[in-house]
Amino acid sequence: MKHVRVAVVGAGVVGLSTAVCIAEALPHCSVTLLAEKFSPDTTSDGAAGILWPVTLPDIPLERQRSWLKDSFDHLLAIAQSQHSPEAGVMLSSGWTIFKEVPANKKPHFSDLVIGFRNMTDNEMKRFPDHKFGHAFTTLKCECSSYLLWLEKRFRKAGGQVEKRKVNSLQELSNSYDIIVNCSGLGSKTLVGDSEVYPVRGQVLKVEAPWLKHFIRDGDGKTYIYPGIHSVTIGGTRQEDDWRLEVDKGDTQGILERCSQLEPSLSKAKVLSEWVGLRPSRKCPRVEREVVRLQGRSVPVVHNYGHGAWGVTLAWGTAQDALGLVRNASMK
Ligand SMILES: Cc1cc2nc3c(=O)[nH]c(=O)nc-3n(C[C@H](O)[C@H](O)[C@H](O)COP(=O)(O)OP(=O)(O)OC[C@H]3O[C@@H](n4cnc5c(N)ncnc54)[C@H](O)[C@@H]3O)c2cc1C
Ligand SMILES: O=C([O-])CC(=O)C(=O)O
Repeated sequence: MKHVRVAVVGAGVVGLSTAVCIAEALPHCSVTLLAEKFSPDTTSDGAAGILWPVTLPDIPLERQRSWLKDSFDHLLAIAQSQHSPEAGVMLSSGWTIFKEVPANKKPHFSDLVIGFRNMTDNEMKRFPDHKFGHAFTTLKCECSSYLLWLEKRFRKAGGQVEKRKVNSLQELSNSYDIIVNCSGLGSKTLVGDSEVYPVRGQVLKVEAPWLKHFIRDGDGKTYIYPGIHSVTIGGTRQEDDWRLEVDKGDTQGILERCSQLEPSLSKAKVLSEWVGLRPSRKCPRVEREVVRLQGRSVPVVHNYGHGAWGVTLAWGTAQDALGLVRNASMK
């Protein structure tokens, strides 16, 4: 089989997952990961890191369920292995609570997470402003640990890493046969996708080792996710807001809303505050196109636009991207 040179652009959770999948599954490909920023400076580093069983608009249900299932199985295998502490992947149990009873009390993902059930009236008593809830077990990543672990796994599979900004895909066309675009929000300029936009999110890490269960309001604005070293509390969802500075008003709002759900948080020490820009799009773009670069037709596999769900979907969409690269590399 002919040797194929693959460039993966982007070293967030999506790029690293995709690079690992290709490097491990396609021995006839040499894979180079190119990125302007690596851990700890990517959006993925600051994510709360929960695998959230999201429902996406416009992606066929079967396809999004397979993204969720692949990601869940992958992270579960790590959580149940000796790699769990180094990779920073753990099981996480808790509750999603809703102010209004949802139309569908048994969502499509109820068989994908562990132990899904509706909350009992007794459990709901501590949340007097909420009418209904789900209880289940999912997975959570300490993202910086997980990214470093993925990078190590990628290098072990023979992958090369290069820190550089790619200003145009033209720059890569002489050195690579296939380009995989995992540049997140960078796709707005790198491939001129005007559908990509930032959704600003602010979170705090607090010291509250007595908290062991996650709590998330169904509106997505308030959440509490206990992790290995700290508890992540949030959040905000501010569309088209490019500010990367911490907003003290947001910090105050997060502390107030989270303490309403979990009063003991008023006793927790704030360890850090962080802002990230979710690489949002109506739905993630996972597809192949052929682009004319310096007179050559180069396959470009896109895998970006995961918005609030990059940790959740990265391994699943990486499997799809792997399939697209495999096909392109056989031609
Ligand atoms: C506050 C907050 C909380 C979150 N919590 C969760 C959560 O609990 N669960 C969940 O699933 N998701 C969560 N997310 C969403 C998650 O962070 C994103 O979906 C995810 O990080 C996207 O990953 P990515 O690899 O596509 O992008 P990024 O992590 O942004 O990585 C993009 C990479 O591309 C590189 N790049 C871009 N342009 C270029 C270029 N021109 N040349 C070279 N390199 C380039 C960058 O340098 C970087 O390496 C959260 C987000 C925020 C903001
Ligand atoms: O919504 C959540 O629970 C966490 C998350 O993914 C985000 O803030 O983007």
